Amino acid sequence: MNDPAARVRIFDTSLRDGEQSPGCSMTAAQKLRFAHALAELGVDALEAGFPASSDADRDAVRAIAREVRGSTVVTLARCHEGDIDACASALEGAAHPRIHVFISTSPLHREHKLGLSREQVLERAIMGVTRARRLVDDVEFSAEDALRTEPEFLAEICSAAIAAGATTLNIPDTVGYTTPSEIRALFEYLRAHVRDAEKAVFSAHCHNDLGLAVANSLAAIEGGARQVECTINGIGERAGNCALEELVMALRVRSHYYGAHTRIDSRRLVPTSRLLSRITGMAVQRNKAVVGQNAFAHESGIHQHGMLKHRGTYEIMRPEDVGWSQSQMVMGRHSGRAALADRLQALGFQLEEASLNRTFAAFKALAEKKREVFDADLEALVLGSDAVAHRGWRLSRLHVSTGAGDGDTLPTASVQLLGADGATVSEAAVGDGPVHALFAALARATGIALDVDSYQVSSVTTGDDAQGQAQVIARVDGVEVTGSGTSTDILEASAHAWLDIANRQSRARAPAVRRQAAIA
Ligand SMILES: CC(=O)SCCNC(=O)CCNC(=O)[C@H](O)C(C)(C)COP(=O)(O)OP(=O)(O)OC[C@H]1O[C@@H](n2cnc3c(N)ncnc32)[C@H](O)[C@@H]1OP(=O)(O)O
Ligand SMILES: CC(C)C(=O)C(=O)O
Ligand SMILES: [Mg+2]
Repeated sequence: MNDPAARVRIFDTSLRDGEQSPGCSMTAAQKLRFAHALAELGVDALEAGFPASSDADRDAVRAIAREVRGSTVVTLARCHEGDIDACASALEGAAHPRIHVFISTSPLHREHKLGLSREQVLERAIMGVTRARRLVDDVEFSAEDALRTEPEFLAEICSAAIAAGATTLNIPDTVGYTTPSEIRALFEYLRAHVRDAEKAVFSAHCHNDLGLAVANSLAAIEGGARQVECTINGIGERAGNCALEELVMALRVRSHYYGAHTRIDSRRLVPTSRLLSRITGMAVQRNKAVVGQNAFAHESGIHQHGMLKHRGTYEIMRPEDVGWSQSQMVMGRHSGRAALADRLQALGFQLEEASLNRTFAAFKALAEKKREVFDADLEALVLGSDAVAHRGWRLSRLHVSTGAGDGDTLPTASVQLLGADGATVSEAAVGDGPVHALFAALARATGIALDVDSYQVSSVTTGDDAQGQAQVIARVDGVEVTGSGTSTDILEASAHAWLDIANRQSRARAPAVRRQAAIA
């Protein structure tokens, strides 16, 4: 690239383009919370909404403009007086306000959507930028559907926008139609043909209809873009926008190639992605780059063996650098001896070769039946079935009742547990929800308080009689421990998962006994 020390500005539009897509709408309070998270992440600009679209969006933008500091707050407007004035009013109180005006420029949109000629579109664009510039100093102009626009008209309208006061020129691939070499060439063309091009920052806004949004945004940077518009988890219209986490990490991992950097605090990527999933209820696919659950997980033996020798063999970035605590070695039917020996050692079992081989054969047989083999399963394999039968507390009875709102039943759980010594203990507790009440009742019954980091339930099979698998991750003496439980009743599965960890915590208090059992 020509500019070796290029800084690329990150413009997040999760709260506008992301939020306007199906399944992603947020309340004003949720938008405010997420805007704070984006500012902490270090985005240069955050597009907070489209104030003219609804009172709720206007109020959300207002709150963000007043409270959030550290990022430019942007709002979107059509080339329409009312929209632009609504932006300026909603942005009052912002430390760095920007109005973003847009109009479609492609022949298809001009003719069929707007019913306007080229000249009329140009006039409206000039009107919009001029009006916005009277209200704020920082104005962005977008040529919607730019990638299907005649390049010379695009250069003409961008030149006019700069003359009218635009400080950023955004070139959106609105329908995710372009390819990397095409968009790179377009940015090079515009930088050469737009009048006073050096007075504005060129920006890319790529959609993912062909799965190319990140690749196209990177190519736009190669062509001279110095702002990229993107969203957390790639949410956005249809197949989404360029995923912020992927773009940022591509620039960082391949910094020598791109010679560009951002000011994003990459360690905040996973927490920000999780916050967005929690707010919108839209889960991230397991194999999603950077923030997906599998992004740093290794199950196959050959990869695990390589990872144990040198993590660079199968990881191009460090999980800690993007906000994961560590890489994950998942024990399953593709795992090999090296990973098994390593995991057992971490659990406190040092096995001789013959014993390891026997355990490995048993592990493979078990892995054929189970999707994932957890620490408790490995312990059971090593300690033998007697130890398994008496491995601590077992659930003998469970009752949970729940309700919501005034006059309804408080979420309440009662449990009866059978201890390793044959004694039973019964306890009950209320909680914020049924699972919270259940975990509180289990804590009372066992006298063990678990510091639960995460809890999830997934379906092992399909259909309404499917088995649910609950997974609880808790911190025990600073170490992450995973417990799992399976049942057709997800609350029962959750109780088993909680007890799985509690029992291991109890057993860990007697390490000498455990090692003896392993050797026998
Ligand atoms: C590519 C993008 O992401 S663009 C942003 C898309 N986001 C949204 O649309 C979310 C917010 N939108 C809304 O809430 C509504 O569409 C509103 C409030 C903005 C407008 O609602 P309505 O007045 O009922 O118009 P409607 O949505 O049916 O049609 C859009 C109108 O805007 C016009 N328009 C579209 N883009 C522009 C533009 N950039 N500049 C000027 N006018 C435009 C259309 O020609 C149409 O005009 P018409 O009503 O005179 O036919
Ligand atoms: C409003 C513009 C920037 C947009 O979202 C698009 O064209 O995709
Ligand atoms: Mg868009």
